[in-house]
Amino acid sequence: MSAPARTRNSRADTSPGVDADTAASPALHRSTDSAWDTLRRGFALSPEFTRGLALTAVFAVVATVGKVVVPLAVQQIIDNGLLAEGGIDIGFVTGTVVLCATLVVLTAVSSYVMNARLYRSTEGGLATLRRKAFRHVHDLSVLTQNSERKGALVSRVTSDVDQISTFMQWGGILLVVSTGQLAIATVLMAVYSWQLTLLVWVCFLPLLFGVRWLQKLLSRAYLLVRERTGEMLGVVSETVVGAAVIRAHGTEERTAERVDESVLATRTAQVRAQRLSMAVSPFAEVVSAFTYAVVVVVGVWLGVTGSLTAGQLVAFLFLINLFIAPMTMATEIFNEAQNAIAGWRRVLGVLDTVPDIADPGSSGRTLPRGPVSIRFDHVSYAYPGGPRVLDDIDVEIAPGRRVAVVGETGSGKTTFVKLLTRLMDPAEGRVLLDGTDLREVAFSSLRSRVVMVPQEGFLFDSTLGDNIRFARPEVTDEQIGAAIVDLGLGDWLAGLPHGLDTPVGQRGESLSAGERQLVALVRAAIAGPDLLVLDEATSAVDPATEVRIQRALDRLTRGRTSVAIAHRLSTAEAADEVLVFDDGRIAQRGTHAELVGQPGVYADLHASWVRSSA
Ligand SMILES: Nc1ncnc2c1ncn2[C@@H]1O[C@H](COP(=O)(O)OP(=O)(O)OP(=O)(O)O)[C@@H](O)[C@H]1O
Repeated sequence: MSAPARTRNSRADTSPGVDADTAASPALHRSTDSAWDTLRRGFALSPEFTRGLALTAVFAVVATVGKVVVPLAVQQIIDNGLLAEGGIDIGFVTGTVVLCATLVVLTAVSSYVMNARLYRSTEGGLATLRRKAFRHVHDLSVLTQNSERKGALVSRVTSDVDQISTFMQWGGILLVVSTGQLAIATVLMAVYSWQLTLLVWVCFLPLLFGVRWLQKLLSRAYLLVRERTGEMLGVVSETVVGAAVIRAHGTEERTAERVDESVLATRTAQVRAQRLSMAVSPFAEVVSAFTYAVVVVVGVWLGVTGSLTAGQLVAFLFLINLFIAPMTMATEIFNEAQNAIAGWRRVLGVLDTVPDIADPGSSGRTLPRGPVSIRFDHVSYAYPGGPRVLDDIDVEIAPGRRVAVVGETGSGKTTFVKLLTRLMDPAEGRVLLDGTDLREVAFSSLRSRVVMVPQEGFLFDSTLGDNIRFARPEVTDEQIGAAIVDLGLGDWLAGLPHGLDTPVGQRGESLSAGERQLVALVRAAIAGPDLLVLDEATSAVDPATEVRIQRALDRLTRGRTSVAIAHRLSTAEAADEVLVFDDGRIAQRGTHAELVGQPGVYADLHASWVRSSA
């Protein structure tokens, strides 16, 4: 039996003080920090990134300096070995080759150590970033979490962090090495010929300005890529989770079109960003070829005038190679850097979002144990951007009372229990438990005393026992068994072939809807709350399970304060008191027997219940 869904024809007015303008927006923060500030904050958040960087830099310098060993050796062998004044000097050539080989090995070892150290610090930093972001997501209110699709939210701490990882492990290393390489190549080239070095820089200046200009475009393009990727993951995960509903309604085609749309939007954003970043590469190649040509012509001319030896010209050409590599790499590095900065911005966006439901923590108050008294002191509420949905609720519930909350769909019942469990704070008024404003109660105390059983309790892909002891992992199988018997569900447990070891499947899909409700009730019993808040399931169950649920509910609520959103007539009948919601207000209050005889919302609801169960 379930409450018929009647359509509301009116809505509490939007009133000053609780309307869209004053209700805080729960959306995730959008970072507008500059690229530099983003990097600086990103590094500060994960100190592992920079830990031990000085020693890594030493290895980087050795690895980089080592790259000029070969050009130097070539120059020395040509000028002082092959073209030595007294003829070829074999001893000098051999000695230089051996020294060169030794230095090359040293360079390779340094390069390995540098890479290993960078990988370690990067992975450490990324792990910290992920941990902080995940924890912060859990601190955010349900409203804030719901402001973005779940998949998109998860992408902020997975794929966005992966982008940072790609840059730190590849682009970051190249950036360190390339900058050093560029500097050393410039110095050495200048030692051989300052005229040629100047020429090389003049040839490459347009490329540098081009890259700088492109960086701004890339920054925007990659932020769009990250956002589109997040949206795509959101749509994909939603359709996977909602696969049964999609199939049941035969909307596979429409759903596939939605997924296609978001995949194509991601592809378009990616292609645009890649096209932009690729534009520089051919330009850089033309600039390189031109530079080689100019250096060869001018170098030969300098050689003819006697200011450059053959060995120096060959070494210079080698060094240009060292110079060009980081220059052409710059575009790819910028590419990765922009992608990483876009990812960092989105992760920082999560961390910068201040939880609107703050835990007073250690300064918070602890509620004493025992049945709880509840008071709603002139409470009003409006969802951000919406009208007032609870209007001046002023109600007191004595300790140990079983209260049923009933009302038409959309009348504010769920909002009422969300405020009671502090999933949200009132826009006006106070919610008090045992006389203490909920905003002053430490989360640890609140969550141990107040347990909410939602309509569809989430089950994890594990065993029945693990799901029941979810909030209290220390609880033994024997204690769970005793709790099940106490709730009058011993026959149900005995009927399960694997008992508490029964696997429940993903989201509990191996169990029936009724069994999932039973698990949620046992889980609540194990948590041992003093205030039990229930959102009764609307799904129809077989008569035997219905009896079990009622029996378990009856025992679970005994000796506790309980507030249940009732969708079944039997729950309202069994309650000590019924609160009848209508259009965001409590329209009636009393026992079932009192209310059913009066004309009003409850009598109408009751008539519907009776009709629908006839
Ligand atoms: N997250 C939300 N954002 C904006 N408006 C919301 C949100 N949740 C609920 N509302 C609106 O608040 C009003 C009260 O909703 P609420 O869920 O409290 O009603 P209800 O009585 O529990 O309904 P039902 O029996 O259908 O669950 C409705 O108009 C609903 O559309």
